[in-house]
Amino acid sequence: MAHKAGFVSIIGKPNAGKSTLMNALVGEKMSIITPKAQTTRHRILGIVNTDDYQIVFSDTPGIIKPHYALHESMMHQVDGSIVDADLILLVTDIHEEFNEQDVIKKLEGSTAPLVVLINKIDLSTEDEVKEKVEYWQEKLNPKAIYAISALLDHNIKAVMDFVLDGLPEHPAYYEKDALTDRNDRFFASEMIRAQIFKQYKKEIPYSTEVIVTAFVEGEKLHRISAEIIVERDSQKNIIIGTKGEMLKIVGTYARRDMEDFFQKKIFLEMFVKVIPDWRSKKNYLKKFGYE
Ligand SMILES: Nc1nc2c(ncn2[C@@H]2O[C@H](COP(=O)(O)OP(=O)(O)OP(=O)(O)O)[C@@H](O)[C@H]2O)c(=O)[nH]1
Repeated sequence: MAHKAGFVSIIGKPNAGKSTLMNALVGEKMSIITPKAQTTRHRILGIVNTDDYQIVFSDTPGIIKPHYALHESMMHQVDGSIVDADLILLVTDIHEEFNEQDVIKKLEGSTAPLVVLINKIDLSTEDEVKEKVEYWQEKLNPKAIYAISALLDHNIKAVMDFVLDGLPEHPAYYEKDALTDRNDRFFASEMIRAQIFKQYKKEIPYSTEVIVTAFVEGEKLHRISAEIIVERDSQKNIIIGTKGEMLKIVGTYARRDMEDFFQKKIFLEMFVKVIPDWRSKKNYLKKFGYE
């Protein structure tokens, strides 16, 4: 049998469940998942390998109208992933109010077949599912529509089978032992960022970036240093909390997640730094890895 390989792009609105789906498809915790919208800021590849095929999934930031240079970079990453795709999975929350214009516009950039995934059906009735299936059929006339629960792993195998079926004959794009295009530093910073999304309210998570400044691998323990970047002094105070208690909580949970992920003891130190308006400054965005 000829080897198959291809790129599958996972797109959709913020909070639709794209990262949850990618992790379910890949079977690893690649993408951070939080209850808040706009958690994912980078395109992240999750690679599934067997002897016969390689599927390269890409999880992308949720589609939004850009308000900052940061958002523009996030949307470029969505565009890039659509252009590269052999197949597009559009994830929709069954209850989301869909303003489809921006998504449809993005899809115009691609000739790849489209599959609509109606997610979170664990929170809905059969009638609602039926209604949405008809809606999407009419709206986008996709190649297929699946009603799924990414969280409860419902119908994920059917999606996987569909993906495999349509995968082009092609040699592998990445090494066969590669799980992702991202390195350990990236995952370490994402685990801190996930905790910031979980522990703080309102603007704080969106005003924050995390940079791993040192990652020293040891036999018994990894030593990781990170900077938490915020936009204002007041945010710095909130991040640190009274007597440093909030930062301590973030550090404790992030360290646990890292120990789980890297299967090593972790020593983690974090520093909070203010860079006014970093989200609008191209030079900082570039430094932080946004194109
Ligand atoms: N009930 C239910 N919740 C889900 C399901 N899939 C995802 N969620 C929840 O929806 C929230 C958002 O999930 P994510 O996977 O982070 O969504 P996303 O589309 O990647 O979000 P962005 O990063 O903002 O673009 C989380 O709280 C998930 O646990 C599902 O099938 N059922």
